[in-house]
Amino acid sequence: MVERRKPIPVEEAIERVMKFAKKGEVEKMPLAKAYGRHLGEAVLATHDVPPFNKSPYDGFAIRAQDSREANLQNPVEFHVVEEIGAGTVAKRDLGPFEAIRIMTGAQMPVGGDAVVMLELTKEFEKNGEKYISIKRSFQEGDNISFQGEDAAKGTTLVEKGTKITPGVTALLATFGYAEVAVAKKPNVGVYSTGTELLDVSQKLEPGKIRNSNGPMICAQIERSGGVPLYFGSLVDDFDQCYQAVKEALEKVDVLITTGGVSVGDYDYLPAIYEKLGAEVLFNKVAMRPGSVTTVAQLDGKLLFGLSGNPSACYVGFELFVHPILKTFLGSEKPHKEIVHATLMADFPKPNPFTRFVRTRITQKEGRFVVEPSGLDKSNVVSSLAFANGLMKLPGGTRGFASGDQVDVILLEDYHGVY
Ligand SMILES: Nc1nc2c(c(=O)[nH]1)N[C@H]1C(S)=C(S)[C@@H](COP(=O)(O)OP(=O)(O)OC[C@H]3O[C@@H](n4cnc5c(N)ncnc54)[C@H](O)[C@@H]3O)O[C@H]1N2
Ligand code: MOO
Ligand SMILES: [Mg+2]
Repeated sequence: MVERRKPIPVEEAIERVMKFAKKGEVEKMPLAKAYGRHLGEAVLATHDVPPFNKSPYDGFAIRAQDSREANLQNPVEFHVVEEIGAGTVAKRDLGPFEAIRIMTGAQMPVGGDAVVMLELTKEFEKNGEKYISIKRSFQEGDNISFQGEDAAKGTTLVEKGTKITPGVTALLATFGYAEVAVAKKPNVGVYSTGTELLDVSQKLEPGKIRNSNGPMICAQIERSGGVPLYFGSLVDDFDQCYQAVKEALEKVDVLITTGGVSVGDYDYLPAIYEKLGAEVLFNKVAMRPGSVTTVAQLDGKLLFGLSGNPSACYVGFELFVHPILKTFLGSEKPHKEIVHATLMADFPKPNPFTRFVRTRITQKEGRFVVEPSGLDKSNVVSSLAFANGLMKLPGGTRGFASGDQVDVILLEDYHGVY
C-alpha cells in the first residue's frame, strides 16, 4: 500500500530544519577579494570619521567671531596668511582677522571655526599682501565637517554576517581592513536523480528531458553564498544512488538531491535515508509547490531531498536551504525579506495548502504590486526565469482576488529578516 504522509505546516518544517543550522568558520581575505562575501566579524569604527575637523568647501577658514559686524554695507576684511589644500596641514594658527585659504577636505587650522565659500568672498591685494572681504557674518561651526560626525570611534557599523556590498567595502577601506575576516562558504553537494535526465549538452530523445534542476540549484547555492559541488546526475537505481549519497555526504557541509522523494516506484530517497540511518525531519509539507520536500539529518549534517518538479525544487531550496546557508555564513537574520504587496490577479480556487507563487514584484504609484511570472504549476520551469519574488498565499477555504494584500518573499535581497 502507498505510504500516507502527514503534512506539517511550512513554519514548523522551517523550524525543524533550523534546529540543525550551524555557523561556519571564518577566514581572512584581502579586501580586493572580499566583495560579495559575508563579514566574519562586525565592522568597528577604529577611529573617528572624519578623523579631524575639515572643510567641506573650497574657501577660507576664519574665526567666526571676527565676522560678527559684517553686512552688505559693512564688509569685513581678513588678511590671508596661508594657503592649504587637502592632505596638507596649516603651519600657523589663525589670529584675529586672519584667513587661511583652504580647499575641500583639508584639516581646519587651529583657531579656525568657520569656512567661507570662495563664491562669498571678494579677493584683493593691499601692500603686496592678499586679503578677502566678506559681507555677512558666520557662526562658529558654519561649514565644517566635524571630527566623528560620520562615524564615532568605537561604534559597530556593520553586523557580522552582512553581505559585503560596495558600500561595506568603502567602510572596510576607511578603517584600514586590508585583510577582512569573512565567513567560509559552505560546500553544498548536489545530485540530480532520474533515469529520464539528459545532460545540458545532449540531444533530446523520446521520454527524456534535460536536467534543469542541477544547474538551477547550483546557481541558487551561489546566490545564497555557498559553493556548489555538482556531483552529476544519477539514474534511478537504489544501490548506485545509495552509494553516491553516502560518499558525497563525507565531502560536503550540506547535501542536496533533487527528484525521487515522492511515493513512486523509483523514488528511492526515502529508502536511502532509512538505510543510512538518517533521521527524517519531515517528508510532507503543507505547501504548494514542494509538498514532497523531505529533509533528513545524519550526525547533524542535513540532507535536503528537494522535489524533482522544477518549481517545487526551486521553492524548496529558498525556504529550507537558503536560511541554513545564511546561518553558516554568520547571518543572524537568515530568512529572505518579506514585503506586503497588492495582488494584481485572481486566484479564485481555494487551496488547503500554503501556496508560494513565482511572481514578478514591481512598484506602481509608490506601492508594491505583484503578479504571477508564469504558469502556476509545480512542474513548470518557464515561470522561474523572471520571478523575483514568491507570493505567499495562506491555505484555507477562500481564494484570492485582485486587490488583496499579500506577503511576498523577495528573492534578490541583501538583508535577511528574523
Ligand atoms: N501518487 C502520487 N504521486 C505524486 C505525488 C503524490 O503525493 N502521490 N506527489 C506529486 C508531487 S506534489 C510532486 S512535486 C512530485 C515529486 O516527485 P519527486 O520529487 O519524486 O521527483 P521525480 O519523481 O523524480 O520527478 C518529478 C518530475 O520532475 C522531473 N525532474 C526530475 N528531476 C529533474 C531535473 N533534474 N530537471 C528537470 N526536471 C526534473 C521529472 O522528470 C518528473 O517529471 O511527485 C508527484 N507525484
Ligand atoms: O510537491 Mo508538489 O510540488 O506539491 O507539486
Ligand atoms: Mg517521483
